[in-house]
Amino acid sequence: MSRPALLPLYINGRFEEEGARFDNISPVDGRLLSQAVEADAAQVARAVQAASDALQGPWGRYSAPERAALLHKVADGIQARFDDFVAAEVADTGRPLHLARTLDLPRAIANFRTFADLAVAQIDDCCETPQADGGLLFNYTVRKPLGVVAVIAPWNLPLLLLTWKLGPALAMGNTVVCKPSEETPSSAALLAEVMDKAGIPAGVFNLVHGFGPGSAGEFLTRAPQISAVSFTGESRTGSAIMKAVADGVKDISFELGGKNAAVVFADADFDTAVAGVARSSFFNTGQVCLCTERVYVERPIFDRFVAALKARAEALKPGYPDEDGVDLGPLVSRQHRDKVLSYFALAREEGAVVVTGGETPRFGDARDQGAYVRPTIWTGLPDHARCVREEIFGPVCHIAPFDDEEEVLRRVNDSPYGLACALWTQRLDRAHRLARRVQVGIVWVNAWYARDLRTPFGGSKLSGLGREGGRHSLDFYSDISNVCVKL
Ligand SMILES: NC(=O)c1ccc[n+]([C@@H]2O[C@H](COP(=O)([O-])OP(=O)(O)OC[C@H]3O[C@@H](n4cnc5c(N)ncnc54)[C@H](O)[C@@H]3O)[C@@H](O)[C@H]2O)c1
Ligand SMILES: O=C/C=C/C=C(\O)C(=O)O
Repeated sequence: MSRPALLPLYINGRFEEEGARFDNISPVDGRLLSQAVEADAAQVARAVQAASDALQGPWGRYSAPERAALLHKVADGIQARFDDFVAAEVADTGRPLHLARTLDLPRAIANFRTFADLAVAQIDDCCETPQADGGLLFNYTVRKPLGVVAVIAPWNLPLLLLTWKLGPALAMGNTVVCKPSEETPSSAALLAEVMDKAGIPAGVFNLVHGFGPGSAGEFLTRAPQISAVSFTGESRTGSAIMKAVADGVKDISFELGGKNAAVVFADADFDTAVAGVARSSFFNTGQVCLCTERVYVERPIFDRFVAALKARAEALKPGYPDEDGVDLGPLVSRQHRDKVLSYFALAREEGAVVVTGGETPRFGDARDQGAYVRPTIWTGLPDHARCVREEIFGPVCHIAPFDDEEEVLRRVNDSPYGLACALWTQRLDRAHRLARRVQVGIVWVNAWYARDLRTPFGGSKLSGLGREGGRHSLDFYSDISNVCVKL
């Protein structure tokens, strides 16, 4: 049997294959796709040291336009290997080909280009301060790189979320050590090849594969030379990372979990709202932090809405990534599927009415060795049910009726999370009024997951710390000083 392809580390401008290996398994049919090198503590330490040294090398003397030109070259390199990256992302996640082609890849390219250009266009503050003695103070802002940034990404949008951090971190002159999720190492390995070919100076971009606790993730967050951690993943992981960096008082930017609500008023455009909630509940098989898992529908249209959403869910086609008309891929792993299935069982125990789904599809072929589940809709649970409060991160939502604005606002805000909310109503006065009172970082009105990379992105409460996007990213990835000159 031929040896599986090996995904190496990339440290100080060199690909490294030495070290323990872990399997990369297809969520479509359970077959072995490749193996990745698991970086040990020494390799992570060398990657961090290389990143630290690179700050003192040529990279430290690059201007913003010179860094931007290099990042555009990286974007060009991704574009040139578009199909390779699509194949890598689809292999690791099992998502439909069209999703990788229309979301993951265009966004990875945009993440580099957008922040390269924003960094060049960035201007900073200055002011004059008249003094009582007739003198004048001139204050101006100086923006320097933070230093070595640890970038830790999740498996649900592997390349999109890795490059969402890499783009601004590099554009602002930092050096990085990246650790993609152990579930989805392939596209990051390709990115290292593109970075290498684009001529990123040795040590500026480093890639280590591995797990979290007791592996590359933890070694990276505990490295003394890192200046900041930009992390996307589960809230409890964010808490663990906070503890790891607390003694060093490192900068952190966290995009964490969610239990997002959609609110559908009776005056909403019904078909648009049904389509929108179906998309926000089942997009990427429900594996997006922004996905809707709680739906509140104004009582007069509740029964009609439930029936319409049920029909939408049952019309979704699970299947192979390259199958015509496929809407749903598998969950990222059988382990994650078992977590989602445990909530399917819990919902029944908590007394849910299963409107549709709640089980795994039977294909009668290799896909039965994959991690598929059916899109699932529940009603009938109380707001305090675990299935209504805990993040499940699968193609599932619970629908409840409501009678008035104040009631639904209270229920939407009654959550330990605060990431996103979608409001469906044609009364824009009501939409603006509610948008200000919903305790989340991102509100969509008659839309969902429509993105402008210049806007602030992030969550409140357990959903995150800080905001990235536009100038928020430039600020996070900068060490900002004020200089005051007496004239
Ligand atoms: N808010 C957002 O923008 C956003 C986006 C995507 C995913 N998420 C959240 O991520 C979760 C799903 O992703 P996941 O399962 O990969 O999350 P996860 O927290 O299990 O892992 C995320 C990354 O952190 C690493 N990691 C785990 N423990 C670590 C530790 N102690 N120290 C350092 N690194 C560690 C993992 O190896 C992985 O690379 C969901 O909760 C989802 O809501 C949030
Ligand atoms: O799963 C979470 C998705 C996060 C998306 C982004 O950070 C983005 O679209 O920039």
